[in-house]
Amino acid sequence: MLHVDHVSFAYNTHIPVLENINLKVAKGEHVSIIGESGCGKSTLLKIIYGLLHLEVGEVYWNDTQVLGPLHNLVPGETYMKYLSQDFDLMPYTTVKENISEFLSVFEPQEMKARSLELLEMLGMTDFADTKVRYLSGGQQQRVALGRVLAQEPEILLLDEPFSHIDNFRKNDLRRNLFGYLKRKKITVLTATHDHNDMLPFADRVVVLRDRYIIAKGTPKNLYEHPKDLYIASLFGEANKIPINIVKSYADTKRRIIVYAHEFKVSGRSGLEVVVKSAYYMGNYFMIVGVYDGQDIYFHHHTPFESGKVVFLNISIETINQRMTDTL
Ligand SMILES: Nc1ncnc2c1ncn2[C@@H]1O[C@H](COP(=O)(O)OP(=O)(O)OP(=O)(O)O)[C@@H](O)[C@H]1O
Repeated sequence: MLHVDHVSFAYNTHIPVLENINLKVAKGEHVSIIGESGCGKSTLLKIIYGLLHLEVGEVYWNDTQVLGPLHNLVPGETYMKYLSQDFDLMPYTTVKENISEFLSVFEPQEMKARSLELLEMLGMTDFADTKVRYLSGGQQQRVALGRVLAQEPEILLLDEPFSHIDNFRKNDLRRNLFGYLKRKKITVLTATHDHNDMLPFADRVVVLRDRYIIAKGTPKNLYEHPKDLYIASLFGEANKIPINIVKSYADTKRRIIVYAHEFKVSGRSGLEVVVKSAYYMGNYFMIVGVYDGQDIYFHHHTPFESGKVVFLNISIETINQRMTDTL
């Protein structure tokens, strides 16, 4: 079990970056840390790995305390690996050599089998004998993943692990990698701002905002019951509107979160918006309308002219689902 216990951190004394962070991650569990750029995701991973000195709070892996740079000349612990946004590769050697560097030469059959398994899982078999310096950024990122996995960590910290990988390969790699980590019971913490890294794969999600953890839960629970617009917006375009402007009989001014795809366009009644713009999204249009000076995002299968008045409705199921959520 990883235990982050009452951790607060500042790079310089004036600006706190993380405040009172508490987190427990069980062996084999996959936890995603999400939040907008600059909210402290990478800093938290660096603290867990022992790259930053902690004045306040402690980090434990089972009964072992993770000690920071003042105690460890070479940062990092053997049971833990951290894949940062900069890859630490050997450019003049091949992909296979980069991945095998940490495999035991005393067991050549095992070494060959492990490196083939990793190459295949990462979709890099065809590049096994290519020197790393000739690879694209996305290919290098996959080799970097292979290098950390070859070291068989008990816990793996991934910072935006697919940031350089094209969409064509991303989904395949996500499925392969997270499936592999689950089978091997490797504990994973992934910092990301892409909900596709998290919704299908994470066991739990931790939401960071302005240095605090503001929510924890399963991906399904956070998605279906976002308690504020910040959390909902991590999953896509969302709106916060008073219930009584869509259901005039509702005897409450309470506001609920509505995802853009949850609005239904209607001819006559509902939330009256004036269309501002429409964006082609492939299988739908993202329409931006205005209600009372506030931008409202909704989907429609055809675009609308700017200036057109349309009415939006929300199903009673969605209203009931969100009634108890919003702060
Ligand atoms: N070495 C540093 N010295 C001073 N401030 C830093 C340093 N590294 C990060 N920061 C600041 O700490 C805050 C958190 O940064 P961090 O990189 O942890 O955020 P993040 O959530 O990972 O962002 P991103 O998603 O853009 O990678 C930011 O305000 C950043 O400017």
